[in-house]
Amino acid sequence: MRGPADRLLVKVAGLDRVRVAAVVVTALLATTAGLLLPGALAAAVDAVVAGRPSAREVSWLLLVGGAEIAADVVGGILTTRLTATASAWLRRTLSDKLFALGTRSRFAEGDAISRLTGDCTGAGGIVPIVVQCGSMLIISSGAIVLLALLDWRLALVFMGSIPFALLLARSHLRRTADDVLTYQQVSGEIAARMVDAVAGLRTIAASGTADREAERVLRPLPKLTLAGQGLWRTQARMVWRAGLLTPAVELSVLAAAGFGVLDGRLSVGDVMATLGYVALALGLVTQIPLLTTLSRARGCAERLVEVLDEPLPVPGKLPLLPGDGTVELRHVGVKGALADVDLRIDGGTYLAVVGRSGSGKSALAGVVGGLLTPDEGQVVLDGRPLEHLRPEELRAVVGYAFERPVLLGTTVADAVGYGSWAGESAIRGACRTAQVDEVVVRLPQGYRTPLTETPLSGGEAQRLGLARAIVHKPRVLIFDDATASLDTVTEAAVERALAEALPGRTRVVVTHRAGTAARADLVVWLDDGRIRAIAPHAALWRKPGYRGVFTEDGE
Ligand SMILES: Nc1ncnc2c1ncn2[C@@H]1O[C@H](COP(=O)(O)OP(=O)(O)OP(=O)(O)O)[C@@H](O)[C@H]1O
Repeated sequence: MRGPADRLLVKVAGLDRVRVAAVVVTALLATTAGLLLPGALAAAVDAVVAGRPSAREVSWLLLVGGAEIAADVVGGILTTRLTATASAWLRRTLSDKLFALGTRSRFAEGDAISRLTGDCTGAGGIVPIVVQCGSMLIISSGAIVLLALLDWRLALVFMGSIPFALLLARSHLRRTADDVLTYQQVSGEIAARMVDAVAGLRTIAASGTADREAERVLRPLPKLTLAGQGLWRTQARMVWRAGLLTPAVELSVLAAAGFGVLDGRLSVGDVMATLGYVALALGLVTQIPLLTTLSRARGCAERLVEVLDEPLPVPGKLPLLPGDGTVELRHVGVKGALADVDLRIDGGTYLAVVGRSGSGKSALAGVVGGLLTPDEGQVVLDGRPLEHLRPEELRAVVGYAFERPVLLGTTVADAVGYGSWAGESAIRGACRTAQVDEVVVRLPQGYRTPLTETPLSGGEAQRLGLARAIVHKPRVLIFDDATASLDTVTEAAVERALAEALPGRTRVVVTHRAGTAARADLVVWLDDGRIRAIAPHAALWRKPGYRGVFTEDGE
């Protein structure tokens, strides 16, 4: 065993030992029948040539042939099931890891999708590939032994080809390994670009840049072509070299068999058997492309290991302490976004976060609820550092809503209750608070309307996102520009309903609107990742720089 990719493949192979054993048994059966077939054929031919055809030889031939076919069919069904089970397990493991990495993931969406699809299937097929390689080895060596039993001279002549076959296999494998990996990597890159393009379809249509976009998506294509051509060239080289070697070996062994017939050591049937054994033994050469499949499975496993080996922070183990949702940020820093942020948000405070675009508001919203782990400093919720808290408890007491919420689930009710196990009445209550119940009940199937059949405006989607954030009645609510698409009247109505439905909750609201900041108890004014001031809006409004955040007044 050489590395983590091999260890993963071994683990995959051990997932369903019973079925793996069944695959090995059927492969052995097929292999044995395959090895017996030339002998059975020879016996039948000899009996016919001798003019004494008997039912025994014919029945034996039929039995061996039938057993090989049956073992192949059963083996085919078993290996398909095995590959499907292994691929499903890999997909589940990989998606669990990608979800656990969450916002820390360095894998672009399309790249992650290509690993979840192609690479999981590639690595999931490892058992059939190894079994096939094993069968090929057994058949080849078995055929050489049977040749030797017929006449040791035949085996000796055949073995003269083995060094050439090994050289062929080595050079094939060496040449394909790099190309296979490059091919998989570039496919992932193209998939990533394609996913971006699909996400930006409206922008592309509006800018009339379809051609340029197609060019951008396909830019890595030459690399893919090179890798693909490399694989084909190696394959072609293998085919013509094998094409030279195979008949040369067949002719040499047949010539040796011919001398055997002349000397009276071999019968006509033996010559037929020789032909059969040579064909089986030459599997060593003709099945060399199997090594490409094996190398591809290893390449796939390597790409999966890249994701699975990504370090995850150790999850906290402590329970949440009772509290009112007080959050403290102590010397918090996020590289490139926030520097030395010291802030105490008392439980029940409505805090607005304002600042120019890029000043670090979303980063601050991210660290307050543990969505973003700071590079420096600490965030403490009700006396307990976030990193010590059990993740599920943290998620249960913090509710996030975003400017562009992605609604997940099948129906509207699923989307609102997502991750909270909320019942129907809680979902409806949250939607009323978020001022979206009227919109939902007008849909063809109300809360059961599939999301795919629910065309939503930006403001409606935002209100469903707000409902999702509050449905589990969290201690701390974090709205990152989550009402930006609402008109100011609806926004104020949401705020009033929220204060009534969830009184005393800590609220951290990122906003670009002076009116929203004015309704907050306190405003944090961010400038270039640092806190410039903390005070009520009315007090800050006297400063021209603060007014400049909302208006065109300069400092
Ligand atoms: N997770 C992160 N890690 C490191 N840097 C980040 C992270 N998130 C954002 N940044 C960077 O921090 C800076 C502030 O980004 P942020 O999204 O917090 O700004 P913002 O004030 O919310 O802007 P806007 O009002 O335009 O939404 C940006 O330069 C951004 O690239």
